[in-house]
Amino acid sequence: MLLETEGLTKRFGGITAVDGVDFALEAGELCSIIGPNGAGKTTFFNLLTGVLEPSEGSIRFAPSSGGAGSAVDITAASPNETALAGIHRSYQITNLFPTLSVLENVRVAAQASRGSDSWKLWRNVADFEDHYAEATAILERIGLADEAETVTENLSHGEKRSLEIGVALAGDPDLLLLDEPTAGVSSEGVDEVVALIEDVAADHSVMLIEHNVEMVMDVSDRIAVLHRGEVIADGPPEDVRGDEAVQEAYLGGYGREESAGGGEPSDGEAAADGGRRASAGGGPP
Ligand SMILES: Nc1ncnc2c1ncn2[C@@H]1O[C@H](COP(=O)(O)OP(=O)(O)OP(=O)(O)O)[C@@H](O)[C@H]1O
Repeated sequence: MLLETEGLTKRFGGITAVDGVDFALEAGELCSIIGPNGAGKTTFFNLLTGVLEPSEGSIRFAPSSGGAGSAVDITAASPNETALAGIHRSYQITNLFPTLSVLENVRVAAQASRGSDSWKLWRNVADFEDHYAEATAILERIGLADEAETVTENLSHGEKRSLEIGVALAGDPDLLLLDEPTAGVSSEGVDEVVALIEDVAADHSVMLIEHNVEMVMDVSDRIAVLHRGEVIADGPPEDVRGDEAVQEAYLGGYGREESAGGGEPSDGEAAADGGRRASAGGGPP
């Protein structure tokens, strides 16, 4: 098991955003986390990456680099510690240095992922060249090699989302958490981001928060559905699609065409393109 949570809970005053979540991820899986607005998805990622400390429960992580039986308790780890342990994340809101070049954004991330030693003023030139080489290879992989010297703020929105994935790839993480990587991306751009996610998932374990249900059903090995902080379903896409509780809480008819004799979801239900539901979770988009 790469990652395991037990009874993971986060309360904000009277709100229980994540409520007793038992979750496990096998190495190599692509598991999507879906659920209505305000279901607790981002809070769950914030707990896994040390941005928030749990109110209750535990998180264990067993990176492949650590060898057999080397699971570590990261329940109280800081964001820096979880990153050094091998959990990297791309953010829902763009988290890039806008005035740096595309290459510099990845190079800085490659350097940071080596830990504090690599920031020493007397770091050697070979290390520096390694970071450039790694950043250049990542730009090739994410399809931005031709934009290496472009100032990041001049990229298209879709290219920025790809670059965020590139930044998260620096330092070769064991687990990649992607928070709505297609949010705000044009329909042509979405295909490129999806292709990139599939490529990255071929040699990384990935957790994906995504509102685009059709895309989630396509790319995921497994889907966990959060509703009011609780996991109400967890399994292969075809099982989750047919799950009654999930249909009620979130999908609102998506994937029921066969049994219901066809037709699109009605108004107020999740659209087949994964349109956000304003009504289900109560939270703002
Ligand atoms: N820092 C915070 N302080 C207080 N309440 C918070 C905080 N962060 C999240 N919440 C609340 O916790 C609940 C879960 O929010 P969260 O952002 O995790 O949901 P989400 O599933 O990611 O939603 P969305 O799909 O809209 O991004 C919501 O009720 C939200 O208002």
